[in-house]
Amino acid sequence: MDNWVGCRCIRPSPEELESFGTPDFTIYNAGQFPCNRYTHYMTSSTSIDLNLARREMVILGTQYAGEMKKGLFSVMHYLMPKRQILSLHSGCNMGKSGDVALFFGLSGTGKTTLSTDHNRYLIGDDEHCWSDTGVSNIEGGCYAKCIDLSREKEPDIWNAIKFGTVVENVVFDEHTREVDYTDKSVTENTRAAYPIEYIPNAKIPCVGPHPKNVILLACDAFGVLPPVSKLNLAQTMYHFISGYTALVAGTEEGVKEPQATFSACFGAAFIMMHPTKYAAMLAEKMQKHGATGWLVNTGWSGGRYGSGKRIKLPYTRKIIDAIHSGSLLNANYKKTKVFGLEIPTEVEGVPSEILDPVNTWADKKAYDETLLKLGGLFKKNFETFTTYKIGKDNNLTEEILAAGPNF
Ligand SMILES: Nc1ncnc2c1ncn2[C@@H]1O[C@H](COP(=O)(O)OP(=O)(O)O)[C@@H](O)[C@H]1O
Ligand SMILES: C=C(OP(=O)(O)O)C(=O)O
Repeated sequence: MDNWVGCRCIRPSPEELESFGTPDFTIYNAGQFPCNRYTHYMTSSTSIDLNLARREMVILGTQYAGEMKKGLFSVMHYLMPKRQILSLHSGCNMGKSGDVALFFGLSGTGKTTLSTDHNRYLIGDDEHCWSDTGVSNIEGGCYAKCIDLSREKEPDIWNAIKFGTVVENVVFDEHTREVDYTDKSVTENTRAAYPIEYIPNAKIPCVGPHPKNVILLACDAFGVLPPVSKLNLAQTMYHFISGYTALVAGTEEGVKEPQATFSACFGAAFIMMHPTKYAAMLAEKMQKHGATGWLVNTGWSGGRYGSGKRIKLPYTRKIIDAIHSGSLLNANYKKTKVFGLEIPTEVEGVPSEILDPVNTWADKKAYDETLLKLGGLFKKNFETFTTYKIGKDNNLTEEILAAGPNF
């Protein structure tokens, strides 16, 4: 546990430790000890309890190390907006010319994978802040999924797994100590926690200028969202507030089949205020600094889960490259039905026919039905936000609502 925290947190220098003083926050991790689920409001034997006044967190009934960093992430979602700083559940990297990209997304959608890019500087894979001066990482390490990890597809993550990295839930040969990354017998959610400097092109300290691109990642198991769409500001807010993905078996216990899930601001579990507060801050910052929003589907193509296949990682990487380089901004676009998304007709290195999902489905009727089904789920999910007024009048709320599916 101690080593895990050492891998993940920003490590103070020996000089800083000399005058460290009193910690700002204390975590009591008693993960082996279950909480009493007969306590009022307790629905399971696991609890993460926060006391903001005492600056304490107590973890009971779970030995998943990620709870420590995600618990403090909730604290940041309370403290930062009070200082006009936006906390982000996103990965972040920077190109050689200083262009910063944010990668929002729920667990398993590709934040770690796509922010770890050999041609760019890694600022962080999961938790950031966006202030008046730019972006900064909250953490000092990464937490990569290592199920089916391969040296060829993800060389930087592969090479980061060395002495000092904590691998969790993996199965390895006791004699050779070689890990079998294909083994799911403990869980699919196998992990490697390593200090960020284990990635060769990490940007230390992990800070950067204002983002140029804001990429919203969704792993769509329905297979109807396009691999990439350019979003206007209202659409960015709509999809940010919706926080859609399809949970793939992995991080969350008991999830064996993918299912649609909506998590406001791509982090409902962490936000402490109304989602529109974070969305309005994001929109304001994007507008002020001229950032473009994108929706990238890292999920299924050619059919829904079961009949189609997950979009190939090299194609997603090509799409992301075209966003970073700016070439996608100048592509030709067409509008999709139902979601009204602007999709490019060509992306270098990606077969053009996959850019519009309808082309990849053999059964067009099934495609239309699935598209409407997902559109309906988005609409239903958004009902809870329609009554909330942002600003003095209702204009912004209406504009965001109009940016959702229309049928
Ligand atoms: N097209 C794709 N884009 C991104 N990730 C993909 C793709 N296809 C498969 N994957 C896999 O999905 C997982 C994404 O997980 P990860 O990057 O850790 O997500 P997050 O950091 O958002 O939790 C990785 O195991 C990655 O190899
Ligand atoms: C650490 C986590 O984040 P992610 O799965 O996005 O890496 C987590 O969800 O526990």
